[in-house]
Amino acid sequence: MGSVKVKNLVKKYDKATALKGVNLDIKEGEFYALLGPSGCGKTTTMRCIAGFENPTSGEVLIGEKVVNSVPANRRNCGMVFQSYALFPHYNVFENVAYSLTIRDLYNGSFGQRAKTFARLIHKKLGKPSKEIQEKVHDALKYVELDHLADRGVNELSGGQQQRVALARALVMEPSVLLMDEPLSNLDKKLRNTMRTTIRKIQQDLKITTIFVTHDQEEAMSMADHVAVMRDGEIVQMATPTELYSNPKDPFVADFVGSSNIYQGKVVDRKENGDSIVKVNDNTILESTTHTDKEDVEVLVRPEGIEILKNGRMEDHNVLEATVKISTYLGPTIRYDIELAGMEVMVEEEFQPNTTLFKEGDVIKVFLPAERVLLI
Ligand SMILES: Nc1ncnc2c1ncn2[C@@H]1O[C@H](COP(=O)(O)OP(=O)(O)OP(=O)(O)O)[C@@H](O)[C@H]1O
Repeated sequence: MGSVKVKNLVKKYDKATALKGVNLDIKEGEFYALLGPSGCGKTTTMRCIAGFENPTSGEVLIGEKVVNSVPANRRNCGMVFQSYALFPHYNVFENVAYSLTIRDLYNGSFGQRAKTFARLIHKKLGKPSKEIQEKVHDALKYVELDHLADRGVNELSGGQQQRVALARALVMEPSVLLMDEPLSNLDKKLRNTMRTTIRKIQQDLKITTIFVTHDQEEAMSMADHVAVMRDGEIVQMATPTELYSNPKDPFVADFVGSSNIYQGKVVDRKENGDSIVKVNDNTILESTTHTDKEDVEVLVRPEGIEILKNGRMEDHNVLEATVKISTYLGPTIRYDIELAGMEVMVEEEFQPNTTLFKEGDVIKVFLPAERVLLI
């Protein structure tokens, strides 16, 4: 019912091609994030699915049905935007009841003159049916705002307003929930709380959800699958863990977390297929990546590098380095080090007994072969 497929979606504007053949296959109940830098086509993809935008070519299917010619109000998609887009003159209850009331009044047919229509809605909102009351209160309970049902929306915090927007989408029992940067206007702490709220509601209701964001942490912490977009195309689509541990190219690697990336050349292969790679023309490393390529990008995540302490030895990939900057980040400590002429980031967990290094200290670092990825 709520599956979403997008087939070879192309959207051309006069001066820009926003989408160059996007494909998505989202099963019912899945939570997908569209992640990518500004202008890569996330919102356009979402708007084509919602029906606010007509694709130049390609198909959108909701629940296995092609909906290209179905108007937005009949696609049964709930939308939540970055700007909450609430009605300032209505209270919380009325905002959430609004769309239900319209549906109840006209059952989707907008034949009335606008003025009469607005008056009718207003009248009906003041006297909601029992069914509407129940539905609105249920939706408000989901977002933990039922106690503020009578409050004006301008008297709410940003996080509460976004919860109203979410309740307003949920109350229509959409088969697909589309969220476009819904947390961008909130401060960091509130964003974290809202991430949990949205994820929990999504799992409770098992509603197919597409979530647009340019924040990798948000995408990775919330979604079952993440589609990374660049320049109107999907570069890689995978689970968050797969994306992080096996990025397809340096763009994805860099976008989904901090990374050390260098040019390398595979100079030998071991019997088991592991690679011996020369990095930056002078450093030899072992990698468990099996590849046919000779020219590669060598990726090592900052937390994949270990600083050897207390006489610990390893038999491969041990290099000497000099600490340039050390930065205390709370749960972790980050070192910017110089290693054989390369600038390298290392991040290690901070514990009360952690040995701290300072600028100028010479350290030995270990890059486990399985953490040296060749892409
Ligand atoms: N109505 C429009 N007319 C012309 N060009 C447009 C229009 N809407 C989007 N574009 C262009 O299409 C491309 C994709 O835009 P889109 O809004 O989908 O990107 P986005 O990834 O959502 O970006 P952001 O994160 O900044 O919102 C951009 O180059 C943009 O300038």
